[in-house]
Amino acid sequence: MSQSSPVDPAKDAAARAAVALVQNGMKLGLGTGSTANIFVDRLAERVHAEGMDLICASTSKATAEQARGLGLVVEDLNDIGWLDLTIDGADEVDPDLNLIKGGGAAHLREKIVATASDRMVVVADQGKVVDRLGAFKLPVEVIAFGWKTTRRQIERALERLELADRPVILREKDGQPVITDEGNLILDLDLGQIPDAPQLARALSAIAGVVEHGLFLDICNLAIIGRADGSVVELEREDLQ
Ligand SMILES: O=C(CO)[C@H](O)[C@H](O)COP(=O)(O)O
Repeated sequence: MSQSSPVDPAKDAAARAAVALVQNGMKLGLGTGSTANIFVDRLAERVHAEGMDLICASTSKATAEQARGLGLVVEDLNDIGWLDLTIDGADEVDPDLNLIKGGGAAHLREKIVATASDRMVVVADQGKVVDRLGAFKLPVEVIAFGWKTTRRQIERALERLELADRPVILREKDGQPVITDEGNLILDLDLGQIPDAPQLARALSAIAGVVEHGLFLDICNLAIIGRADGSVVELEREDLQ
């Protein structure tokens, strides 16, 4: 086990339910964050108990290290090519299974891995379910070169979308900018609410210097939501159309 503190029962319930979706021989994407970490722990337990044969691609250096430490096979996505299934956490999940991700500064690799998969399944606790995205600050990964100019361009785009004066904050840890696995910076957009997520996604993607934003739209197929009593609720895209 990689956790030294008690495991959150809601996250654990979601992680256990997701492990049941894994089949022998799969090529599997591994997410990043505390819920994804619990999933990796539970996955390793099953792999060893049943002698399963899996190949994993990781969305972060941290998860790759965890998975390898537990004896899972982790290879470069370039060598694997395409994945059967990716299991990852989320910061927000809306009723259409659109997501905000990137609280762990890994959404660039997470989006590459998720969109290189037949299915993306989110594991999360009930607190991540929202009616509308935006209370969680939207992470945007930007190139370090000229990042203040990029921030200004983001602010201008927000003004055009009638989201003027929303703070755009350089993410820091211990007084230093957070550097992603790809060597970039994170700007967190404190929007409060996102009226039109596809419109915002298009506007952010059009800005030079923006590498990737944390809006995952029409990517997630299933969300497994864990509750504190150990039960889970499954939200499927088909159910919502
Ligand atoms: O997007 C992510 C990392 O970039 C995580 O999946 C997200 O932050 C959820 O993390 P946790 O399970 O710890 O709440």
